[in-house]
Amino acid sequence: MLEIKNIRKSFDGTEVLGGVDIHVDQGDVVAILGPSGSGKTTLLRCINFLETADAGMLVFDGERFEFDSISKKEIAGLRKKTAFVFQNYNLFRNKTALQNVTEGLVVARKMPKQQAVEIGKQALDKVGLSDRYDYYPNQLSGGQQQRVAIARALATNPEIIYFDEPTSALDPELTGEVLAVMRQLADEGMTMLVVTHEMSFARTVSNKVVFMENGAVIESGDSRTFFENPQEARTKEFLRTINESAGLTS
Ligand SMILES: Nc1ncnc2c1ncn2[C@@H]1O[C@H](COP(=O)(O)OP(=O)(O)OP(=O)(O)O)[C@@H](O)[C@H]1O
Repeated sequence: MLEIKNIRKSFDGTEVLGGVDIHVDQGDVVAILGPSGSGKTTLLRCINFLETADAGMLVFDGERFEFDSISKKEIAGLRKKTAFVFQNYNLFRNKTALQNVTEGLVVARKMPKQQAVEIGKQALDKVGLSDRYDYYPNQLSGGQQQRVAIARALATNPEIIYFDEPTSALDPELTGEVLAVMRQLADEGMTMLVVTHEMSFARTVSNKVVFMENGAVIESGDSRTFFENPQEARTKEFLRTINESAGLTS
């Protein structure tokens, strides 16, 4: 459903993405892994046009778009089919959980308010916040705020949700509560592209992994193969370091 071909991006003459390919089928949960600074966030931001990639192509449901010549109208069309969940939730501080979820439906999608409220409540119920409709972000834990952000994404009925390190601002307990929601979405067949440092998520929820370093894909494919039988020396080293820091090996 989503293919990224040969995406390139430089900042001030320094190449950050050097020709990355990604393939996502419907129902896939793709984890993008890699050391800090490898270009993961930039990749996601370029795919969602929050940054302008210098070159490459995006194919969405068979429709092809060149990154360097896509129109604003085409971007708006693609954004209707996709949703983005940020590391720091990006909620409106002066709006309740329900208002945060319904705002985009009413303003951007021109949905009647009553319908938006109904859909918003359903989305909040789905992420376990049926008792928090009227709470403001500062009355919610970080994990609850991120679940509001996920509800906001779900309410737009996207074909795919992009997540940029959705749990990296959270302590382990709250991380677990957000990952449980994401696991449930995966079980229901939601297509997700997730930049993460959470190896447990990549190992147990994602079915595909893309491992990046220095703006290039080092290894990608089936997540079980990646973790149990990595092909590249660099991947083996990365996994060894991760396992050692988690205290899993001596
Ligand atoms: N707006 C920007 N201007 C200049 N350089 C940038 C910009 N955004 C990112 N970079 C640089 O691009 C490189 C890749 O950054 P990016 O955030 O994509 O990596 P990452 O893999 O997501 O890292 P992390 O895991 O630490 O979030 C880094 O060297 C970063 O400093």
